[in-house]
Amino acid sequence: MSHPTKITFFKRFMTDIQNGAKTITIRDFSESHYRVSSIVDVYALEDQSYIGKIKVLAVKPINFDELNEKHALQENMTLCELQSVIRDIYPGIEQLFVIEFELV
Ligand SMILES: CC(=O)Nc1cc[nH]c(=O)n1
Repeated sequence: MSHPTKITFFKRFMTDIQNGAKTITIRDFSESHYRVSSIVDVYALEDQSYIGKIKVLAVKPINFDELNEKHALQENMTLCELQSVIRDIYPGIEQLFVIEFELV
């Protein structure tokens, strides 16, 4: 399987990505196939505007109920906010993946 070279984020997350406050994204299986060390183009989901590039540092499986304060900090959210955001985006999905990244 080829590895994706594009990722989309909601516009509401862009400031945190661009200022380095958000350093992970939590995705479902369908969006988990990023290769570690790859450079990925970032677009806004709503209008596909180009935002910049990130480097994928790690991709690790996680269950929803394993999300913790460290993940919340890496998302620049409270744990309660993070759980709510993930439940909204991926309702009923327990198997998730933490994609760690840095801006390049
Ligand atoms: C577009 C989209 O799904 N964006 C997401 C999903 C989960 N986490 C995140 O940071 N961004």
